Amino acid sequence: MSLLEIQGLGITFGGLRAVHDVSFKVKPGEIVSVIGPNGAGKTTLFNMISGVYQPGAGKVVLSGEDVTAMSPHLLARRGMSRTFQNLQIFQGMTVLENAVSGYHLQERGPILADLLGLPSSRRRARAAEEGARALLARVGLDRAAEREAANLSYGALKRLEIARALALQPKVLLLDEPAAGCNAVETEEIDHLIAEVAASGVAILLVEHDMKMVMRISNHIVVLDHGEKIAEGDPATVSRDPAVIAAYLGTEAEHAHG
Ligand SMILES: Nc1ncnc2c1ncn2[C@@H]1O[C@H](COP(=O)(O)OP(=O)(O)OP(=O)(O)O)[C@@H](O)[C@H]1O
Repeated sequence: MSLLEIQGLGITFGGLRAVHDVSFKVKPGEIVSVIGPNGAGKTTLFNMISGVYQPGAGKVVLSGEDVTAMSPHLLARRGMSRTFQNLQIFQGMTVLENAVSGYHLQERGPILADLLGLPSSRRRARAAEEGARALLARVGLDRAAEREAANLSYGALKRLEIARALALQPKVLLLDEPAAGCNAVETEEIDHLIAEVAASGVAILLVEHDMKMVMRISNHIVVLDHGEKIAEGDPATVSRDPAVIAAYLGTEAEHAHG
């Protein structure tokens, strides 16, 4: 059974068809990657799926429910969480405080009990801290819990961002370029983390420019070009597909002439 179903999604900006009629499915425990040359529509597609943009056409179905254009915090309650290309980490806070903040993403603002410092709010805070420490261990940052986030390496910050998204206990995790800016060792650590999260049954949807990483970890790849799906399949099939090769060579040729 598919957990996430993308059905004919499309959006137009001005006269430009940024994404047109894109469909695919993601099952629990599966890693699906969306690839394509610059400007292909990957980020726009992600923003429609995660409720940042309202699609002009099509549907997003999560666990059988139509969640199209639902706000990110309602999607989070239904089990979809995401990371962003630009890190959303609070640099002035500790690693632990950042992980704890993931537990509050679903809440709409300070709850009265928190403002009054009631026992229920203290219990919630304790549970969030325990959960956050367990998550930090899962992403290999338990020993850095008390450090300021600003002092972490880039790869560690990326893992912290994934920990924050995992605090919502998602059924579907959307990762926007999780390895961008990382060196080979950091990328490998993120590889392992993504594989471990998928193995726990979470459906993973990934946008990533690092082709080697995509080929290594994906079960299924969706290829976009000029906003349209031009191919999909397992890594071996997609990398041999003439339309995919032409799309990538086409952009190289544009760069060479541009
Ligand atoms: N908010 C917007 N307003 C107008 N045009 C947009 C907007 N967002 C994206 N576009 C256009 O839509 C097209 C798809 O862009 P998008 O950023 O989704 O591509 P991408 O595949 O993520 O590219 P990259 O690999 O460079 O991140 C591009 O032509 C882009 O200029």
